Amino acid sequence: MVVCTGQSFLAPYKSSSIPGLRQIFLRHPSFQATRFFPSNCPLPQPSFSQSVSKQAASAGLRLFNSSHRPRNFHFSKTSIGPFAPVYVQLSKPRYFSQSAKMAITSGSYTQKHKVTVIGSGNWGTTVAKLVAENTREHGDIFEEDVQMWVYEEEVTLSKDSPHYDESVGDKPQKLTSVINKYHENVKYLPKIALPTNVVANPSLQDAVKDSSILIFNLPHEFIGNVCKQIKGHIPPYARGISCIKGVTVTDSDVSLICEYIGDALGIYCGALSGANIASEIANEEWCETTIAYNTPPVDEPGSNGSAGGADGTNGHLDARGQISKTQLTPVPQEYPPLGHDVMYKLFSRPYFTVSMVSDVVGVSLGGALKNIVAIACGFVEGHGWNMTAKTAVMRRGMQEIIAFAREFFPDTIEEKTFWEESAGWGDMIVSCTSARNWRYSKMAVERGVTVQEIEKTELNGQKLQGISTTREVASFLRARGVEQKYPLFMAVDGILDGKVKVEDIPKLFRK
Ligand SMILES: NC(=O)c1ccc[n+]([C@@H]2O[C@H](COP(=O)([O-])OP(=O)(O)OC[C@H]3O[C@@H](n4cnc5c(N)ncnc54)[C@H](O)[C@@H]3O)[C@@H](O)[C@H]2O)c1
Ligand SMILES: O=P(O)(O)OC[C@H](O)CO
Repeated sequence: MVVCTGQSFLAPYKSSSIPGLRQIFLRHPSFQATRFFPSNCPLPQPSFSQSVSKQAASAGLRLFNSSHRPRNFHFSKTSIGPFAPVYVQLSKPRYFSQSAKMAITSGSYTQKHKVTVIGSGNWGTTVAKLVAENTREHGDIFEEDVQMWVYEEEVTLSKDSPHYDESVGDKPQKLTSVINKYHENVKYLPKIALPTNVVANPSLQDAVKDSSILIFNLPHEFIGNVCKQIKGHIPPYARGISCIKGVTVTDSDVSLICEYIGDALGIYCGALSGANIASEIANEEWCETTIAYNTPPVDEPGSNGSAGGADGTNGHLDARGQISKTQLTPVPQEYPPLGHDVMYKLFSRPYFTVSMVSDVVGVSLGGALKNIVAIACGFVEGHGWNMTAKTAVMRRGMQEIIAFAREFFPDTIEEKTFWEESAGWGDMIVSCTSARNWRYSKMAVERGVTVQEIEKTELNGQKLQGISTTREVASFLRARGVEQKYPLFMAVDGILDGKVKVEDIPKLFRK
């Protein structure tokens, strides 16, 4: 019998409502444990561990201390406090069938992961290209063909296009047909040869059918509708990676796009973000990226390097360190285990250096909120100011991103992501010096028109995520009554509205 250990989490503790007592409270899909301690004495962790151990054992779980816990554990930061952490396995031990054990031993699996890229814009097509190169290279793990869902539209090839066909002439053609015939996305990634195993598909439901890996890569405003359409049409064990830079907000809440996807579809979804300009990567110029993926406990490899076939609880932790309401279906044993290793193999290319982390909050917020700062930099430069002013904007912008992460994801934020990862300062720099949000907001100020007008007239269907992200974040901050803490974000919103002038930005920071 092969037993896999599950992931663990750190037991949160909090003040209790009983004066003089502190409460430690352990949540788990299978059981809860609560214990009270006098506030003025250190937590008697061993005795607590023993009592929880018993409860854990009766639920078929194991308890770990910090030095013996399995790797890739989840934990909640608020719970660190002054006490030694207690880790509890988040899933029950898994028992593998005979056929799975044979697959594990021989390292061969009867199923390969099918990959679908949902979206085919500038970045969507670039990512489809690089993962298709990898599915070819790792034929033991992935099916070779990569489905790429295309929001269908018609294109007309001009006479100077190498694909111009006299017999078709000026007649509009379906973008999917053109991509599949010429292996080029003539509208969103022109002049880049796509591998022939990228298959453009106009049917969303057909593109995702039987796919165990879904890569979401489209402007964030379309994700809700896309999720509605594919819900129920994907395998329950599918896993996702969101390459989308944006957030989902209501007046009362902000959520990461990857979590929104996960909750909407009942799957786990990680996030990819970095200093990544699609056209440069499509030309195979070197860059770095960051992938945040918290391998869910139900998929965690056992000591022998396999996964799947879990019975029992299927919980995982959400971006706030709470147990997610989404119950996961394990990736079946017949597939290669889906964790960091497989995700790395899917995305890493000689020209695309991947750093795997577990901080979905830092990676997602860095990618989404830097677009507001990039717009501010475009405004400032369009106004005629140079690098010193832009540096001030970038620094202030990063302060506000970190403040936002601290305020709304206090338990899970890992600030080092902003300093050390491509998804942090790396993305900030590239976005404020050479990406679309910066370039076109600069153009708007120079031409004396709105950025929204420039998006319509100059981008040929591409989208500036910074416009909607600024609107959504500003409205959320206003609804929470905390807008004064985010003067730069709010100034960009004001400028987009025509209520604030670019030259007024410095005043916002005068004490
Ligand atoms: N382009 C880059 O360099 C780059 C780099 C990193 C991250 N990103 C992020 O990637 C995400 C996708 O951006 P992109 O650059 O691939 O897109 P894009 O701006 O180049 O293209 C817009 C896409 O939206 C699609 N679309 C239009 N209307 C739609 C609808 N109603 N429903 C669904 N799709 C619709 C279009 O077909 C097109 O594929 C964004 O969040 C962006 O911030 C972009
Ligand atoms: O071109 P933008 O402004 O959408 O930004 C592209 C990437 O996010 C830069 O990392």
